[in-house]
Amino acid sequence: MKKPVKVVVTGAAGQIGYSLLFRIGAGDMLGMDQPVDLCMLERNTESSMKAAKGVKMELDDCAFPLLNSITSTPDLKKAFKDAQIALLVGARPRTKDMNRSDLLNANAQIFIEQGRAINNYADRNIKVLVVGNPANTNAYIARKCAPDINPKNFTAMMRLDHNRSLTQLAQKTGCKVTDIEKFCVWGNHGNTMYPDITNTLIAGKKAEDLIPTDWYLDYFIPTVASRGSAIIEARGHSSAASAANAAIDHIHDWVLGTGDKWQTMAVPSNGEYGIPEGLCFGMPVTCNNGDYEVVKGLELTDFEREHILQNVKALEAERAVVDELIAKA
Ligand SMILES: NC(=O)C1=CN([C@@H]2O[C@H](COP(=O)(O)OP(=O)(O)OC[C@H]3O[C@@H](n4cnc5c(N)ncnc54)[C@H](O)[C@@H]3O)[C@@H](O)[C@H]2O)C=CC1
Ligand SMILES: O=C([O-])CC(=O)C(=O)O
Repeated sequence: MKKPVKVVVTGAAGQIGYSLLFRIGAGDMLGMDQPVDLCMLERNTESSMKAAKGVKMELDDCAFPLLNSITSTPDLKKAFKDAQIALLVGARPRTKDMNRSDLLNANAQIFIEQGRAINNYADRNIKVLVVGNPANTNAYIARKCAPDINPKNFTAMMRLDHNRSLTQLAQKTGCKVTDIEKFCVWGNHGNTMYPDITNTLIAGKKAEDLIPTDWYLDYFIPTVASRGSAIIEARGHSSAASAANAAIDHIHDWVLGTGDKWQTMAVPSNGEYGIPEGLCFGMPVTCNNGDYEVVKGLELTDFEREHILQNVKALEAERAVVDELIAKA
């Protein structure tokens, strides 16, 4: 039997947490041979602690063979001590008529504190996935506040945008989601995100030859980019089960690998494709041996460049706001 891996989930009693924790317990994230020490971090309020207690009781009641231990705490040190994987979900969600970037001021402090706790207490090789919005900039904050950890280890979730796109493309072409290769969503998990089919193959054929340009431009790109709002409108709450599923996919692939198959992860830029260094940016990656690598050597079209630039601008604007907040904190 493998040694247990310590996984921290913040916002454990929230909507996403309620889907996520049970999938982790069932072995969907790290595999059926990987025991987990699960730590749930919640706010130190009576109602959050009570809700977390209830979720923990339910986890106990599942008798998941892979759950070696379950702890619930509001204490950052206890939660992040020796943590090997952190899913930073706990943050305020937006409501109707808000953009994700409107959450910056409300949520930045959470990621400043958690970044510092990761720096002080976590395993030096911790893998961090930020889900709480605005996810890319929150990942930037956490990374900046954890200078002793490899910056590469701070990622943000754009897998939900990737998965949403796969289904749209599959439904349009009558293919299966598994027929789609070399697709990615560039940029920010926000209004400007750019789902890109330039290199995409669907059942071995060029996607651009199968998909009408007007559908791609006028329906596909805006539908993917505004799917979060459409879910809020329909459900009255932001996506939860599909977000949890995407988080499971993101960590699963990062840890267990994708071979040469592309996935989308938002990762700190090293200047790839002209993206300013340090921005946490959705890019095509492959994962092998517990590490991810940005796909290299793509010749960008003018259309791709233009859309990547829009995302750079959006993320630079957010970065300017949070650099001030970090400096003051
Ligand atoms: N990146 C993505 O693709 C997606 C991101 N999201 C974002 O995920 C976040 C969570 O969404 P939900 O679970 O639906 O929200 P929720 O409101 O149901 O749950 C959030 C939980 O976080 C907890 N929390 C707040 N501050 C905390 C702190 N400092 N430490 C620990 N826990 C804390 C709250 O007590 C609450 O239980 C939101 O910011 C939402 O916008 C949601 C869907 C997709
Ligand atoms: O739209 C939201 O606020 C929640 C989210 O990030 C998504 O569903 O993509």
